[in-house]
Amino acid sequence: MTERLPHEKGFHISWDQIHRDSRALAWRLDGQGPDDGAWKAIVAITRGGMAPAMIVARELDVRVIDTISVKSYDKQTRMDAKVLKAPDAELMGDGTGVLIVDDLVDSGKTLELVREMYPNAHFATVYAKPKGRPMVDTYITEVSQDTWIFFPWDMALQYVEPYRGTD
Ligand SMILES: O=P(O)(O)OC[C@H]1O[C@H](OP(=O)(O)OP(=O)(O)O)[C@H](O)[C@@H]1O
Ligand code: HPA
Ligand SMILES: [Mg+2]
Repeated sequence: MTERLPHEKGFHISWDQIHRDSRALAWRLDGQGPDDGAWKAIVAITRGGMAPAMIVARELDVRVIDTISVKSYDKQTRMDAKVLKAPDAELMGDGTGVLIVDDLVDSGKTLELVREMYPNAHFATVYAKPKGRPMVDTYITEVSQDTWIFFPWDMALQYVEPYRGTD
């Protein structure tokens, strides 16, 4: 459903916008890895991090990709964050050289959990809300805490009534 209470505002992101913003994130991360600027792998926090991670990986020419599956929300209700699937332990180590990508940071609980597991990884999100900002190393756009971000994979084009309505 598209209900957004208790969030005051909705920020609706198109595919074009997430593509542009994910590219901007990639460009900001370019050359920032510890090994001559290179990143050894990208880990997407599923599911929301997968689209941005793919775009970042393409821009930065990273071919080693893994996933960590964290479930934190049921619809718009926060639960305790839980790791459902971890990435390859040998690849990860303590996270050095690994870029961990998610679509957004909200309360920061998801990243806090993943940071505990990989303290030396670099954490990047496309969008950030103020509460979660300390958990993220690099992000592109900040929105207010009372904004709910609607991603294109959760939306569809649909008819809307004209502003003045019809009889
Ligand atoms: O900073 P937090 O308050 O922890 O919230 C941010 C996380 O919540 C959402 O994922 P969700 O758990 O809803 O799963 P999904 O990516 O599969 O939609 C979002 O994609 C982030 O991963
Ligand atoms: O604002 C949001 N939008 C989509 N998913 C989310 N998960 C936590 N916060 C959000
Ligand atoms: Mg997620």
